[in-house]
Amino acid sequence: MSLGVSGLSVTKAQKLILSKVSFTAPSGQVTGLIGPNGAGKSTLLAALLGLTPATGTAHFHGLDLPAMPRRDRARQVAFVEQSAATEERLSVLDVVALGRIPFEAAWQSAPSPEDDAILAAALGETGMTGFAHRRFNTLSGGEQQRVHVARALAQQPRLLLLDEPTSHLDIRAQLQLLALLRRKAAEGMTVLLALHDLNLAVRFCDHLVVLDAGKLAAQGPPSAILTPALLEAVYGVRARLVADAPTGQPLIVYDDAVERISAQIPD
Ligand SMILES: Nc1ncnc2c1ncn2[C@@H]1O[C@H](COP(=O)(O)OP(=O)(O)OP(=O)(O)O)[C@@H](O)[C@H]1O
Repeated sequence: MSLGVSGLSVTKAQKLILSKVSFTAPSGQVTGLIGPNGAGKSTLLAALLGLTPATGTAHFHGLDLPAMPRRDRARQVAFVEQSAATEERLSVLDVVALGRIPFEAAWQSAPSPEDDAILAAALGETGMTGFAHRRFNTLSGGEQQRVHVARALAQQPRLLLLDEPTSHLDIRAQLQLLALLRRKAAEGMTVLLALHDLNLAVRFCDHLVVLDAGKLAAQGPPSAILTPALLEAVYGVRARLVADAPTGQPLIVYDDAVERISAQIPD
């Protein structure tokens, strides 16, 4: 069962931010949501979660996601926000334990042994075990980002949405996170993440959804859709998708001369 989005539109301050966007994020795959700054990626993720008013539909496993009661939706979908405010005095373990709240019984005051095992696994998968008892607000930006991923994993979602989860991560941590998302997808989780780095997108995503100025520009397997014409039309850069000679790995090569890019910078 995939995530199916149909005719999704969002208007803010009388401006059409998303215009009839329709796409599919296949089940058990990693789908990358790409597009330039302001294309509408964060707005789209918020609309899927009912966090911003929208028209159109978003169905997952037959569930009308935006319309679901919040607690019910949180048992299906976890969201890693671009920058999430978190209570300053919480420990890392407390923050990750927030992921179990949708599953707690009303009378439950502490995590169950099963919850403890889930929290330990989420910390382990994100490399944050050694930070469990640190105060969250003493962590670096990249460490905080990994804790937010751990909280989302503790939710054991069937659908995982992430908004630029690699933005604060060093290159090794970026590769580790994307490898982790691939493992989760292989286990059956449907993953949709907004990304800027096209090289990470082509290497780790099975499927891409390209937004441009609030509209769907393309969707499909990276190698099929990331043509020079699309990259020029959407990003205004000259770029090609090539296969790295020794490994065959897909790579985006940017051909623009520095002079041409400089000439495009607005005054
Ligand atoms: N409250 C608002 N009023 C008017 N315009 C808004 C409002 N909120 C967002 N926008 C505009 O909607 C557009 C889409 O924003 P959004 O944050 O979804 O883009 P994005 O693709 O996630 O961008 P980025 O890659 O820079 O994070 C932007 O042009 C933004 O300025």
